[in-house]
Amino acid sequence: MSENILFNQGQSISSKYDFSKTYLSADIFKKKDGSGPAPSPQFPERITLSDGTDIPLIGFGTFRLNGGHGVNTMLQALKTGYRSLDTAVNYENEGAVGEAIQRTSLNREDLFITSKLPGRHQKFDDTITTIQESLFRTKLDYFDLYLIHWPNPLADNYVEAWQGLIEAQKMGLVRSIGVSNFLPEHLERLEKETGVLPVINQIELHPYWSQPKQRKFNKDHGIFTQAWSPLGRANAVLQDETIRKIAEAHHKSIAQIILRWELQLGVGVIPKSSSSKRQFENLNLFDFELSTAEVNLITNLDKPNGRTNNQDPAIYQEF
Ligand SMILES: NC(=O)C1=CN([C@@H]2O[C@H](COP(=O)(O)OP(=O)(O)OC[C@H]3O[C@@H](n4cnc5c(N)ncnc54)[C@H](OP(=O)(O)O)[C@@H]3O)[C@@H](O)[C@H]2O)C=CC1
Ligand SMILES: O=C(O)C(=O)[C@@H](O)[C@H](O)C(=O)CO
Repeated sequence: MSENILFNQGQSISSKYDFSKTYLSADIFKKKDGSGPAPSPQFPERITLSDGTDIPLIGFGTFRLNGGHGVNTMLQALKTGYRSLDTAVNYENEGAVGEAIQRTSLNREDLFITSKLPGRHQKFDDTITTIQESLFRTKLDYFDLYLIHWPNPLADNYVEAWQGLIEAQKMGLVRSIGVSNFLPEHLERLEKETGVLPVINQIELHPYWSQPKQRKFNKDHGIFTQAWSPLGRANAVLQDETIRKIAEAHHKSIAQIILRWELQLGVGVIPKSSSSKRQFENLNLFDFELSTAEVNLITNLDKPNGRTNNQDPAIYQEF
C-alpha cells in the first residue's frame, strides 16, 4: 500500500489511511466515451467496501433538509462536489432527494444514494415493499446502499429485516446492504442466522463519542464504519479548546479538523450543512494531515455520556 497519494491537482500528501483503492477524481468523472464534465477538484475520494462497491469517503447528510429548501441545498451540495446523499424513509425527504437528482445534470452512475428502513417496516415482506416505495419516491431504479436504520432489539425483528435486504439485493433493488446503530451482539446474530454481514455500519461518532470498541469490532469483521453526526450536531464540540488549538496550528476550521480526524481513524463521514461555504469546507480535507499525537489528543476527548441525543441502540426504539 502506498503511503503517498497523488491527487488530480498534482499534489502529494502522505496518509495513514488505506487509500490503496482510492480513485483519482478524474477517473470517476469520465464517461465511457471519454467525454463528460470537467473533474471537480473537490470531488470526494472513494474507498472500496467488502462487496466491491466504491463509496465516497465524504457523503452529504440530509436530515431536516425537506421541501424546496431541501432540494436547493442538495443541488448546491452536488454543485460543490458531493456525490453521495444520505437519506432515510423517516427523514420524509426522499422526494426532495429524487427531485435534486432529476434536476442535476450529473449521471446516475456518478452518484451514490443511501436510504434507510424504519423500525415499523422490519417484517420481511414490508422490507421489500418499503424499499420499492423509497425507489418510487426518489424516482430511482436502484439504491447504492440501503440500511436498517436502527436495530430496535426490543421489537426483535431486525434479523427478518436483514433477510429482506438480502432478498432486495438479489432482486436488484439495492447494490449494497448495511445497517446503522448496530452493536456487536446484533451483528453477530445477523452473521449466525443469515451468514451475511453488512458492508457498512453507520454509527454516531464524533470527538465526544468516538466508539473505539465498536470501530474495532466493525474493522475486525470487514465492516466499514460511517460516522453519523460527525460534527456532533454542532454542539459544544465545535468550540472545544483542544481542537481549536489544533485548528489554529493547521490554519483550518474546527469542523475540518474533526472530519479529518474521523478520516484518519478510518471512518467515512456524512456531514450536513445548509451553507455552501460550510459544505465546501467539509469537503476540503485532503491537503493536510494530523499527526499521531493530534489524533490521540482528539480521541482522548471521548466522554462516557458523549452521545448527542442519548440514543442508546440497546434500548432505543425507532418507529
Ligand atoms: N443513521 C442514523 O441513525 C443517523 C444518521 N444521521 C445522518 O448523518 C447526517 C449528519 O448528521 P447531523 O445530525 O445532520 O449532524 P452534523 O454532525 O452533520 O452537524 C450538522 C450541524 O453542523 C453545522 N455545520 C456543518 N458544517 C459546519 C461547519 N463547517 N462549521 C460549523 N458548523 C457546521 C450545521 O449547520 P448549517 O447547516 O447551518 O451549516 C448543522 O447545524 C444527517 O444529516 C443524517 O443524514 C444523523 C443522525 C442519525
Ligand atoms: O436522524 C436520524 O437518522 C435518526 O435516527 C433520528 O433518530 C435522529 O437521530 C433524531 O434525533 C430524531 O429525533
